[in-house]
Amino acid sequence: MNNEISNADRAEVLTAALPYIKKYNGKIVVVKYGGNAMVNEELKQQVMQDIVLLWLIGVKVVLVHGGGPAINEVMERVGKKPEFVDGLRVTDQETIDIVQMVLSGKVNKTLVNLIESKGGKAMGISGMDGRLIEAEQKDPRLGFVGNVTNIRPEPIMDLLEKGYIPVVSTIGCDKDGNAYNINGDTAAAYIAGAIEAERLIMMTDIAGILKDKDDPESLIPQITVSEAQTLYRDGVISGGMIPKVGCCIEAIYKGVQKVIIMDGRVPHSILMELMTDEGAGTMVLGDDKQ
Ligand SMILES: Nc1ncnc2c1ncn2[C@@H]1O[C@H](COP(=O)(O)OP(=O)(O)O)[C@@H](O)[C@H]1O
Ligand SMILES: CC(=O)N[C@@H](CCC(=O)OP(=O)(O)O)C(=O)O
Repeated sequence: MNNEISNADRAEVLTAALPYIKKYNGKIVVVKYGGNAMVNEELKQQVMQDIVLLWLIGVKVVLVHGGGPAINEVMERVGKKPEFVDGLRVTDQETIDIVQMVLSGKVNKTLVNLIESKGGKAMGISGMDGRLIEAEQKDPRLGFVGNVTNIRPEPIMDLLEKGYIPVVSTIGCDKDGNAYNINGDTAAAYIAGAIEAERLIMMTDIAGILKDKDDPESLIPQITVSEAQTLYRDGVISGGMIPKVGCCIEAIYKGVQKVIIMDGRVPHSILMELMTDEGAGTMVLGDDKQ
């Protein structure tokens, strides 16, 4: 910590956080942590530390994680070329095995362990555990990529009630027990909706929704669903931001109060969003919440 900060300053900062601590105490906040925001080890540690801090002040944090780059790495190691259609990974039988091993095995357990090592209490589950994420095949051409058909909130609610931070890898299953690869943003939006989260925070590798995606200074701090739809029609929102904003809108339709897209590579962005008036990133909110 900066030595120039006096103890009085520290006390001031803590006092200033009090209204926000009151606001979020006991509330559910779902954090979607994407693989691109995870690549820097030091930042990953900081994100987990922020999550533990929120948990310690009584926020019910649910961590839904991706891990696209880690899946790519293992696929390439075994000589498979990752292939995507509209941002979704073409997932054959061998690939779904890799996706499960990487997301539910490696990434999930690494995050659980990091949270535990920072003093939090975490339990890792996949969408198959307790049939949390029920799914069906999306399109035969994509193989084992799933559409979410239902979320069973009980596994998450039970863990929250027991004081755990649920850490969720986004594998779904159908009624025959087949595993499906679910896009992380989609799963987070459905889960946040089903457990009536106060906030869904999408951590990605860009500041938020930009008026000009090549100009980091053009961040839009707040946007309604219909304004976002207009930006999409005008071509301002493109590429990977299209499904991401689609997921934000889906979450709001499902009852989440506010959704934030933010840069997971900025130190303490979650705390800046939840514990200050200025917030961080872009807040997407329903047309009635302007
Ligand atoms: N208006 C916009 N504002 C911000 N990003 C945009 C916009 N339009 C397109 N993009 C692109 O969307 C990308 C974010 O989507 P993506 O890379 O799929 O995120 P993630 O991997 O975290 O799911 C940005 O890196 C950017 O290139
Ligand atoms: C169907 C599909 O594409 N699933 C994603 C699941 C992981 C994910 O969403 O990871 P990020 O959040 O890091 O992008 C994939 O296989 O990459």
